[in-house]
Amino acid sequence: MAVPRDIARTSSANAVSYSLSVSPTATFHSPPSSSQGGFMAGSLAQRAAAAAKQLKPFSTEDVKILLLENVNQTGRDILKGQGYQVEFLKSSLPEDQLIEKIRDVHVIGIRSKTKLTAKVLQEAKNLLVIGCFCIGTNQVDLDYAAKHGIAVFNSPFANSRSVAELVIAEIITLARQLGDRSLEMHRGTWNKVSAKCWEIRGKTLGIVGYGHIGSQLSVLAEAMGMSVIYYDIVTLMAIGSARQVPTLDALLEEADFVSLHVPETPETKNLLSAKQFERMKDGSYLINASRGTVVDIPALIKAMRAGKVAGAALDVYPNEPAANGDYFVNDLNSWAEDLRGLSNLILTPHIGGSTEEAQRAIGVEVADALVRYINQGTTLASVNLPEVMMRSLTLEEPNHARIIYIHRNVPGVLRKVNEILAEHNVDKQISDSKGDVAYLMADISDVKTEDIKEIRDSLDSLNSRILTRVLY
Ligand SMILES: NC(=O)c1ccc[n+]([C@@H]2O[C@H](COP(=O)([O-])OP(=O)(O)OC[C@H]3O[C@@H](n4cnc5c(N)ncnc54)[C@H](O)[C@@H]3O)[C@@H](O)[C@H]2O)c1
Ligand SMILES: O=C(O)CC[C@@H](O)C(=O)O
Repeated sequence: MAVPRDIARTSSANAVSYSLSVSPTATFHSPPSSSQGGFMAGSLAQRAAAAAKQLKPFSTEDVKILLLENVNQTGRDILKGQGYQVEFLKSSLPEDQLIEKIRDVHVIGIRSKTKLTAKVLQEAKNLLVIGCFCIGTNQVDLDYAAKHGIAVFNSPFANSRSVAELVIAEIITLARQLGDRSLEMHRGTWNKVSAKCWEIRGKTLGIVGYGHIGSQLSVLAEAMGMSVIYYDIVTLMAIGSARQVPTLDALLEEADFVSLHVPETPETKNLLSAKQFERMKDGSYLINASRGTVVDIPALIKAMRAGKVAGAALDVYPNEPAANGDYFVNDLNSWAEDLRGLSNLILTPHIGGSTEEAQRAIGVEVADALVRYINQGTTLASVNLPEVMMRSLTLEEPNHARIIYIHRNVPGVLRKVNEILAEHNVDKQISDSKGDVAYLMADISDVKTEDIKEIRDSLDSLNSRILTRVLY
């Protein structure tokens, strides 16, 4: 049989491998045994994989991973331990450079600054999977990614506590004007005042968005003697003595401190603007550690100048610098100088989740998810693909292959796929859909090496196909 130009067949002790010059979405094979011991100690993937047969895309060292935005060492170690090629950069990249780099890679790891738009992703012909080493996934066009068979993973709550703790610190800092007093002392001025400085005990905290972070904050705030109210588009069980209020206006009218913990969506853009500042109590405080688009900042500047808002803490901005050392000036956000001139305003460089604990945990969680997806095809905890999980193939199952068929969710696909697989023994099969995209996984036995290319080609020829992978 003629060997296709891009697939040179080689053999190894436990499997036949292909040296591919194409994407790992092509054919996959078992790794050399030396690459199986390199996981970081304690990583979930390592423990789960102990007795499992590792299914890998061609030679593991051919898997190219680009990590941007200073992804934590824990994540880098796990990925390097797999034998993958890992390129690591501390900053994000401007769009043109990102497009150049993304063309070549199978995996990209980012945090909140890298914008993976449809324009960028359409250049990413080899891209299998995106790891967001953070909570937010608003920086990725999730729909485009799903429709092109690119899985996206994040870390949904590993930094939630860090954000909640920062907000508690900010509530006290604002109530006591600590930022201003500290700045004055740094400049050599003694200014001992108690006017308009408050205890937080007995004050009301209004939390907008009562999810992972909002609910953690609720617990901490009550422990400090605050009353907690919250507004969320979903009816949610109150923790402790907190109380859900029916509207945002109701929250704004009652809260002494307002803290925002909603995702970036079209509905949350300028959620707090001039009208909402009007609703707030005179002399109340605002904290935004969610996303920069959630607050209309020129309107906040006006409200603070008018004394309506007595203080604010901002951790996030509509446009954020790409790297440490870059300037936060009007070129980036037209109102930056006005903002910087305000009193009792805490400005932090998007550090809500930036603690050693959070970043280490995120590194492990996301890197583990990437390894499982690359090596086993499981989509558990993916934010954009249906969640499909099958137990790993074991070393006792040598002539097995795992078929992954990502396809458009249209009638008749399963029948056609099963016609193709019918010649083999389908040991397990699972399929699920999410919107327009469906994910099918099947483990088949008694597979000969020469069958694999045929199966893959047949699946590729179906109209419904988005992406086919064969792991063995
Ligand atoms: N500053 C940081 O470093 C940092 C760190 C982590 C997360 N974040 C941001 O915080 C956001 C919240 O994180 P989370 O983990 O708590 O998210 P989450 O998904 O657990 O909770 C978000 C809550 O907001 C609610 N919500 C959505 N739209 C709403 C609306 N229009 N009005 C009211 N409620 C609405 C949801 O129902 C949900 O309960 C993230 O999306 C991310 O953007 C920032
Ligand atoms: O670390 C980051 O860049 C993002 C932190 C935070 O906004 C998140 O979404 O988890």
